[in-house]
Amino acid sequence: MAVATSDSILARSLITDRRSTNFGLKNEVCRGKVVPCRAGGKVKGKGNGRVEVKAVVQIGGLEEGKKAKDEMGLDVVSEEELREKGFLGMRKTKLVCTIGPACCSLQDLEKLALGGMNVARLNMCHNTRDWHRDVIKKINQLNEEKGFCVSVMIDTEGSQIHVLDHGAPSSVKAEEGSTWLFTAQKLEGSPPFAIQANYEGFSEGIEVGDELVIDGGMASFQVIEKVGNDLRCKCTDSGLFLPRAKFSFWRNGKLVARNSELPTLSKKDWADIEFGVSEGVDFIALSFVNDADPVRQLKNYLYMRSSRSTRVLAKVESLESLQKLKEIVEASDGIMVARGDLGVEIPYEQIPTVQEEITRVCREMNKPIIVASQLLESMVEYPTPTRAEVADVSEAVRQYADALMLSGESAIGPYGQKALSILQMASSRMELWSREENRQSILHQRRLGVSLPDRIAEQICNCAVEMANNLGVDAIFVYTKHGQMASLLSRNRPYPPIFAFTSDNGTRMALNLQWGVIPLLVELSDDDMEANISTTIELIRRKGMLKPGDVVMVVSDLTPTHINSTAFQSIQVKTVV
Ligand SMILES: Nc1ncnc2c1ncn2[C@@H]1O[C@H](COP(=O)(O)OP(=O)(O)OP(=O)(O)O)[C@@H](O)[C@H]1O
Ligand SMILES: CC(=O)C(=O)O
Ligand SMILES: [K+]
Ligand SMILES: [Mg+2]
Repeated sequence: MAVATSDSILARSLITDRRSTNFGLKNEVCRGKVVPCRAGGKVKGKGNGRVEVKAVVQIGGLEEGKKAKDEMGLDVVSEEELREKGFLGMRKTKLVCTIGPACCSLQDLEKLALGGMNVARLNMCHNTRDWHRDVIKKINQLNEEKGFCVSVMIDTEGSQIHVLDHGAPSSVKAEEGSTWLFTAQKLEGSPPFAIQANYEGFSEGIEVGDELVIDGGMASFQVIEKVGNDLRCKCTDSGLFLPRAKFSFWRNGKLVARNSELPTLSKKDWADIEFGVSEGVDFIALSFVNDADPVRQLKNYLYMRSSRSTRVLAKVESLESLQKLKEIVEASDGIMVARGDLGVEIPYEQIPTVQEEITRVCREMNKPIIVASQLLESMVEYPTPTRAEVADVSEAVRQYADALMLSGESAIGPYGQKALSILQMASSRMELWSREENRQSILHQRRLGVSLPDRIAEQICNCAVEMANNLGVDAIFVYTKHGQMASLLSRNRPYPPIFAFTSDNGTRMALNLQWGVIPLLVELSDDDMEANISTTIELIRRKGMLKPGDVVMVVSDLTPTHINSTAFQSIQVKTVV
């Protein structure tokens, strides 16, 4: 097994416990690569000071015959990573890639899947439904034919005031002192010094003297005259109008909040949602959520449509959403910190602290969190990231975000695969450092559960992770129907990976977004937990990925039909013999 470098706190404590001096790990640092690997010595099994909560079972001897790959339900990328890096070397932070014209061929999608893409994001702001359908088809094909496990997310357009998209890729420059007309009227051709807004009421409530900021600071104007609904503005800070550039209005240094006037779920969004449901997508990310209502509305709708396995993510990208953060987190299945638009609504310098706070709230409330936008922005153009971008990525990993997301870097940039590999390397490196620094121990877990069974499940997971870390087990196995126990384990950010066995494909695809969880689809018995445990351990052992002496912690929340469920929740530590 691999733990941490020999001088790490974990390794030291294991040595002091006389439990496993043979658990030392060497970090092989290649250029841009951390490969945690065994430092030699064999793990002795029973009687080697290992604590066993339950019995040590002998595992082995399952009859051959069926195809192990189908039985094991492990995706090819995790399998390869496990072989190459061992349990502890498996990446915990999940990776989301926005799919666009630069990466939508079957070959490109396969390369992203091989590169560790866990979730493919489709932004419904761009392109046609046919285009999106085609991408979803290709991802399903790769999952089925090549053994990947890539979930699909659609991201709604939502309502926002921006420059009308004429489809022209070029940007327009505004010079300081020049005067511009902002209007919602249709513009014929491209008249100079005129910009068309997408929303008729864009200037409602706006007064002469207000500041109009483009894309959170790309360019700034002052309103000098209001003629009907049109605004005549003087450029006070020169800059560019990119396609779909966003507007925000400021008065006396404060945002003039406008989002509540616009529907979070427009007609087009409902049609896109309908499309997503019929295509069986795993996640729907809602843009410009201002409170919990649209999230609840969509969840009810999915429930009525019997589409319960589709998870609803709320994107935090407005001032209003920050004010209602807790109710939004509570109502949704996960959160995306959409820093692009958030940076239009709040001053830049507040983004880092806001991100850290949202990440903390999400972990406390046990909801997965994606940190999104501009992570490696310079790679839309250049083949290497800036050092500052790498530091930003690492910081999100240090904060224990569940997932990182690529936007234009993969959608339109020529270096999408490279950008993905940089996320991969930077997260592995920071995860290793966090383990060595024992940072997991500083996480404070607020009590979540209200009912006794929920509190028992939560306590079991908290204790299981503490034990797993202290014992230096190789992997945590959990058997789960809806993913609850797996996510409670993930919330504690354990050192070993969490193998979540489920017979529900929706649960499997949803768990793809959760930190440190490797979801596996297998047939599970409702009544015979021992059979589930021995079968799954055997499947992995037979693949050569569990060896004699490896220690697995088994946590279960499957409800057997014949006994009380709480009575059956358990932690067991098993040594493979
Ligand atoms: N499906 C697509 N087709 C064409 N271009 C796309 C597609 N998806 C993304 N892009 C391009 O990639 C860029 C970055 O994508 P992304 O979706 O992250 O940005 P965005 O439009 O600013 O996001 P959002 O609207 O959710 O705030 C977009 O500005 C767009 O140019
Ligand atoms: C991702 C997204 O929507 C944003 O950053 O604004
Ligand atoms: K969007
Ligand atoms: Mg956005």
